[in-house]
Amino acid sequence: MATNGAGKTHTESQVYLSTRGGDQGLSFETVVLKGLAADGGLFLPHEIPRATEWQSWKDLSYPELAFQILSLYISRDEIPADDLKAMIERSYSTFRSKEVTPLVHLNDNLYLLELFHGPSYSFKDCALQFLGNLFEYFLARKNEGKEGKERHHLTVVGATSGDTGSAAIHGLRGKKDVTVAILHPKGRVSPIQEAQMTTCSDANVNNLAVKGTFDDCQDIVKALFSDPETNASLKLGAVNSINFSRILAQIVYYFYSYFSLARQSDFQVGDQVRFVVPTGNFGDVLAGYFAKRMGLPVDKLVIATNENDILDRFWKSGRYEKHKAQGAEAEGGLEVDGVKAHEDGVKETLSPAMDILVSSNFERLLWFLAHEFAAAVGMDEEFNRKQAGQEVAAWLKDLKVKGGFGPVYKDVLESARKSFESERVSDAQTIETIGAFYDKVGYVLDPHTAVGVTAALRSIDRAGSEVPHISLSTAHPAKFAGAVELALNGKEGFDFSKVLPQEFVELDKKEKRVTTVENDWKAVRELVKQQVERELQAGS
Ligand SMILES: Cc1ncc(COP(=O)(O)O)c(C=O)c1O
Ligand SMILES: N[C@@H](CCOP(=O)(O)O)C(=O)O
Repeated sequence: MATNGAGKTHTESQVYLSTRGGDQGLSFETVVLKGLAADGGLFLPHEIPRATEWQSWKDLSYPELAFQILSLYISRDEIPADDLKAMIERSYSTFRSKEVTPLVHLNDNLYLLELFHGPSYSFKDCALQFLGNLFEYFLARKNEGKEGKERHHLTVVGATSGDTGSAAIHGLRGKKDVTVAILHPKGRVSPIQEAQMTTCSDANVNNLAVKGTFDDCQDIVKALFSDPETNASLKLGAVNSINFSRILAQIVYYFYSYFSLARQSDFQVGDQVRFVVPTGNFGDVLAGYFAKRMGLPVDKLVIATNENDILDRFWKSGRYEKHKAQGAEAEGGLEVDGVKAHEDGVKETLSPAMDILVSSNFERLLWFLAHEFAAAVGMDEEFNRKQAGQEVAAWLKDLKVKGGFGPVYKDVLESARKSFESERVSDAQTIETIGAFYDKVGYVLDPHTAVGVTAALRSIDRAGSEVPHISLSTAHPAKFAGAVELALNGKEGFDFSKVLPQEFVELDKKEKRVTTVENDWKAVRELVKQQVERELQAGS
């Protein structure tokens, strides 16, 4: 235990640094409220804690397990134990399953971790219910005894390819001292996702449809955070997985599903398992990397991308490039493998929430890889952190200026391959897998989950069927009617209305509130400013 500048006691895993070297020693509260570091980097704990007692967590309930894990990253001095427990209880009480994230046996040694039992029917609820409560907790503490303009009013801006948006809205609707602005790419989210977001009638929630891609929305959010004036005047908060608390809350279900497997099969605690993760912004699989580094026996984390395969190409080549090498792909609106390729390079696929060209959390993994590379030289920790920050900043600069970087050093790539494997899954294969599992076991997979399951089958072929595979099911199939119906219409006994939750019936008939905006961060800033002013006036 040490004491930081604010006199709080903490371990090294309870204080935070920026991946680009600009900050260190920050508290958890600062990191949650700031979202993104001032140097443009992402926050990480100084070190990943080793969970020496992890095996004793086997029979804990989901909230009890969450409390154990989160406590390793949050100093009791910042959030007292009883407050943290209460916040966790509240966050998971909104889930439809008592288990929160149940594990389902698909066949042989393949299991599906259902992460969609929260209010918005995607895995994002597992972290965003908690983040909504965290924001509320920190704001209530900051604003105690304050009135009017004295109060800290948080402006949450988020970019979504469909799921983060509705989960954030469910986590923050109606919360005091919070304005929410969610940016989605116009016309590139599923009709249900769009309706889930835009039919929210709470006054503090606003939807902006950006004429661009998800990456454009994410760039706008990062531009707002990087602008000191906007950041200071609007007091921005992040709901995307750039916010470290998102990654933190997602670590829990890796441990929980591991223990579920031990409870419901002859799998022994201590045995190795593989996790397969449908991947876009790299937040979910990064949480798995944290779990592995904390001590969970994870043989490999398998990254499953759709045809937007920048990550898969990195694991194959060591290059991280927005565009494929010359000749590898026809760009500019032509068709490749039957899929439209836009001039911006993002393909519209049947798993639209993963139509992402630049995975923002990959930066966090790069920091660990660069840190490990520096540490091999045998200098002190200050040197290692400085080297890692400089290396990450240089790679990210090349990504911005040249559209890519690499190949990275051989040792860096080897170290990435030690923990991860990767697979690219086409739309045709996605549809085939949805159809095959319906035929075999009568289970309806959503297309993102089907990307993961396809990758899992390939991984089982490589690793052997004795290693259990837990494939993450990231969304409820009803959110993606187009792909599911394409795969299953005409199959005996299939009726889409049977998988449709009551909340989604006639959702599209409700009144919608959405503003279309150009792909221009200054235009977005003006809209958000007007919205905050309106709300502050209404509240005063
Ligand atoms: C349904 C679904 N699956 C998978 C992903 C990919 O998760 P991540 O961005 O954490 O890699 C997303 C969103 O990103 C999603 O919405
Ligand atoms: N698929 C996501 C994209 C945003 O990812 P995040 O995890 O960084 O919030 C979405 O559905 O919005």
